[in-house]
Amino acid sequence: MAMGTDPRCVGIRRGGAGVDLGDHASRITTASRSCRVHFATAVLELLLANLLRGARQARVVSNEVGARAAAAGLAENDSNIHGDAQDELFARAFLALVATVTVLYLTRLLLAPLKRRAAATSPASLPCPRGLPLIGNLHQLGAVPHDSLAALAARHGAPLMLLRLGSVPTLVVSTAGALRAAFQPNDRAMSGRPALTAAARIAYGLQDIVFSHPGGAFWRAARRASLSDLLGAPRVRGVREGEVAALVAAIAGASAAGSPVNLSERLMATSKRILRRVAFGDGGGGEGSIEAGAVLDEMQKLLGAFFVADYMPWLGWVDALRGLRRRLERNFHELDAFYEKVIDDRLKKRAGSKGEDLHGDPAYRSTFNSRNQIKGILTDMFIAGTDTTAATVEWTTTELVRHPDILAKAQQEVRGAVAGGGGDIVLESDLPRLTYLKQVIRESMRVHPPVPLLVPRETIEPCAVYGCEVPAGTRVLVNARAIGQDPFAWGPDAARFVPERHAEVADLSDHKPWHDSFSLVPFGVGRRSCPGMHFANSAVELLLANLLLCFDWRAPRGEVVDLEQETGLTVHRKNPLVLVAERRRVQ
Ligand code: HEM
Repeated sequence: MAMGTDPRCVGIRRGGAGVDLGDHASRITTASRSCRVHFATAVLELLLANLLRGARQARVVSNEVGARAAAAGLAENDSNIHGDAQDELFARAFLALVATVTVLYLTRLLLAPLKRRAAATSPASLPCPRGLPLIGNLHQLGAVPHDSLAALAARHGAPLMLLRLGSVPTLVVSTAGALRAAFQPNDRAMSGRPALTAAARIAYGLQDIVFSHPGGAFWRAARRASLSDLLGAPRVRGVREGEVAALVAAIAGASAAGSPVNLSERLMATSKRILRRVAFGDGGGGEGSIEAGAVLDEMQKLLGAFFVADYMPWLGWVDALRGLRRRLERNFHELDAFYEKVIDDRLKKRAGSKGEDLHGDPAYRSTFNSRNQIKGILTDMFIAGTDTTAATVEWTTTELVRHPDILAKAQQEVRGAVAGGGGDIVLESDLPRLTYLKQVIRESMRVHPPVPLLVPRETIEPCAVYGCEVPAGTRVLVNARAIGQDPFAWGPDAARFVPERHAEVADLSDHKPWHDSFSLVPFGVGRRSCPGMHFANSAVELLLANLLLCFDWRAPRGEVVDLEQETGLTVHRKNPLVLVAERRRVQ
């Protein structure tokens, strides 16, 4: 066990039968143990003697009172008899309680050597950094949890460590090697998701893809039908190209007078519009889309909020006191009303015709047998698809502006690739030629994975990692950010932004599944990895290619673009990315 680890932490022992609640007694020496046995026996004897004497005295006193009453000619009264019996009963009950507690205590003391011997013969358990009573290691999550966890893992030399977040045992994976060891043999066991409070409500009681039970027919059908077919549909390409062109026009307008533009805000709006148009059809949600925007924003906030019930279920009532439960209910009902309207509108419009969106296509209607399932999937697209795409472009642009040489090289590639085709816009068909841009994006996702702790997992059955048994129901956090900085996987310059390190990747253009490699996992790992990856990569590449083609970018004079991070499931910049954009003139 590493230095500073907590022997009382919910532990996972090699070859053990599951959760070990730790053992104070194992630290008691033989001498002090035998002292304690004697002491406990003496206390028990004393207590028994006193209680028996007390009961006897009570009986004598009550008999005397009875005798005196009889002598006084009074009839023996009922309440005296009753009180006598009560005393007796109380004494017996108390005796039984003391005897039980003492027997338990003595058994524990006597079993301690056996437990110690068992612990001594089993090799080390997973490192378990010391926590506090009740909250466990929660306080160690800090302001930026993925960075705090990476620091904690480094301090304990623990690529795989076991924390207790509140009362929840949590396995944290922090290097590529540990990820391979944990997931390669246990893909199925590691494929559950915890039923977090906000997700369970907003995703219609887990009737969605992100949080539903893995391996079920619904989960499989939903992944296949909704995300590969729907997001891969031919019209999606037109939606992306149209929205990117609109973004370029908006930035050109806003920066015409030389004023800086808030790129973070604009990227988020574009990303949302793309997803809304794909999910709801061309209107992006119709007339109600502005109000819907606020409802969806609130949903994202609630999903990232800290619900005490997710860590200390017995303290869940605190969430109600904080008003979080009420907010969640209000948001759920607003969201539901919005979905109902959208689905009704779409069904009316499409009656009798074959559509390509989720709720209009008869093929989808036969796969999903309730409206709630369709609403759950729509929610997934907003949870999983909007701010992840925006954050990726935001961080990549941040790094480009901080590295003018890399920016120039990427710009040169993009401008060269479209020179023959009119040169004023990059289309999706141009993307396969942009090899260096793909390297830049990979590097950005290595250093700034938009979902640095992925989406939490939970083991659905017991499994073994490094020979240690991990019980079912253990929460699992994969630190994609720490894995991206792992010097064993990326070399001593892992902290530097060097897109060329991906030049050797055999084929950057076919969206080779990144989750096959355990050292670059921005889209997750194994069977539960992101099904929106192809869709997202196309959107990110198209957005960046057009921003580089159409504008020259720099920080406002005298300002430096920082790397401060905001917290949340998806991690954005803390300060919005505000840049000067100079429109490039096409000759
Ligand atoms: C750059 C953009 C994106 C990133 C970085 C990203 C990242 C992730 C990550 C890390 C996970 C969890 C994987 C795991 O547990 O191993 C995930 C799951 C998921 N993502 Fe994405 N994602 C992105 C875009 C999208 C888009 C555009 C969609 C769909 C519109 C989407 C839909 C999903 C869904 C449905 C899941 C849950 C899969 C499951 O649990 O079976 N994602 N994503």
